[in-house]
Amino acid sequence: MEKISKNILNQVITPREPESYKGNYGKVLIIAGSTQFGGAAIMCSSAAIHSGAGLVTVATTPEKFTAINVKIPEAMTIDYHDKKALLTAIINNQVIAIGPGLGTSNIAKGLVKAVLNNTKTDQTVILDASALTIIAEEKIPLQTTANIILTPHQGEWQRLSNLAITEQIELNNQTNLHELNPDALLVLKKHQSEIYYHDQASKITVGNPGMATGGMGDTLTGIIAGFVGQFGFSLETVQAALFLHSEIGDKLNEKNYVVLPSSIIEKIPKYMAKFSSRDK
Ligand SMILES: NC(=O)C1=CN([C@@H]2O[C@H](COP(=O)(O)OP(=O)(O)OC[C@H]3O[C@@H](n4cnc5c(N)ncnc54)[C@H](OP(=O)(O)O)[C@@H]3O)[C@@H](O)[C@H]2O)[C@@H](O)CC1
Ligand SMILES: Nc1ncnc2c1ncn2[C@@H]1O[C@H](COP(=O)(O)OP(=O)(O)O)[C@@H](O)[C@H]1O
Ligand SMILES: [Mg+2]
Repeated sequence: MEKISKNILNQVITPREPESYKGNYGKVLIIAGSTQFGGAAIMCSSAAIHSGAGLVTVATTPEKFTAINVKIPEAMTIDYHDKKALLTAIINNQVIAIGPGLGTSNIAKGLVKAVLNNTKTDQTVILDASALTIIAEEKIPLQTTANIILTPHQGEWQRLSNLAITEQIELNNQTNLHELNPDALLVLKKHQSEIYYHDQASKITVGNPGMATGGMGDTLTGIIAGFVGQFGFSLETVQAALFLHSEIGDKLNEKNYVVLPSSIIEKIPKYMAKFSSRDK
């Protein structure tokens, strides 16, 4: 399997054009959070904003609005119980990430269906965490014509693919992904996470067990959303997002026994500046 090299960061992260504005860097909708899991919505949206997404809206439960507004004033909020506002947001955003901290309530199930039924070819849908559990449990087909990115950990991939963790080898992962949707991109999260897209398989060799902290995947989802919003959907864009997350994780782990998702988020803009410079 191909190893993703650090070069991917220089390749994907380009300097910004002076004549540009927030609308050029992606409108991202993050449908996340619930009574139990407010932090997931915060980490995911904060990661998207720190990764450079131009405009981020969080669709969540109103009880979390204040926490989000205080922690990330750059993010806008909408109530995901408000069907009309939600549909408008689904239609108006180029990138939609759904799942972190969403839980598996009937409301959450309706949200997943709303996204899959109302997105189109020029959009990207990132399905993570609870959204993946819902799709597996409810056997919801991945029928949208939008670009699809699935970001399961091994337990979520087991639910989706019916592959036990020991059976999650390249050929099986490839076959099962194509059965779910032949054009979907899979980020299989583990030590040395893997990416599958069409007939290509690649993996990172950065990342460390200090990163085994709740919220680390929610953070990755936000980085992927921010990158796709700015740099467009492609295998390389997702490879760069995955690499950056673990590259920062490794740097922090040199001096920190555990690596907090929030510490990674804080470092993203500095690292992006480093890799975007023209004289790399
Ligand atoms: N602060 C917040 O708001 C946070 C909110 N969060 C939100 O919580 C929701 C539930 O998500 P979740 O991932 O925590 O639980 P779930 O979907 O039940 O999966 C776990 C099952 O899979 C298995 N498993 C096997 N391999 C595995 C692997 N490599 N990595 C992980 N698990 C692995 C595992 O096996 P076990 O540990 O039992 O051996 C267990 O059976 C979701 O919405 C998420 O966004 C979290 O992000 C935390 C911070
Ligand atoms: N031992 C490890 N080595 C490298 N990366 C790890 C390790 N443990 C966890 N990670 C990374 O942390 C993230 C965990 O994702 P996930 O389980 O979805 O977290 P959460 O749902 O709590 O946000 C993934 O990106 C995974 O690759
Ligand atoms: Mg997760």
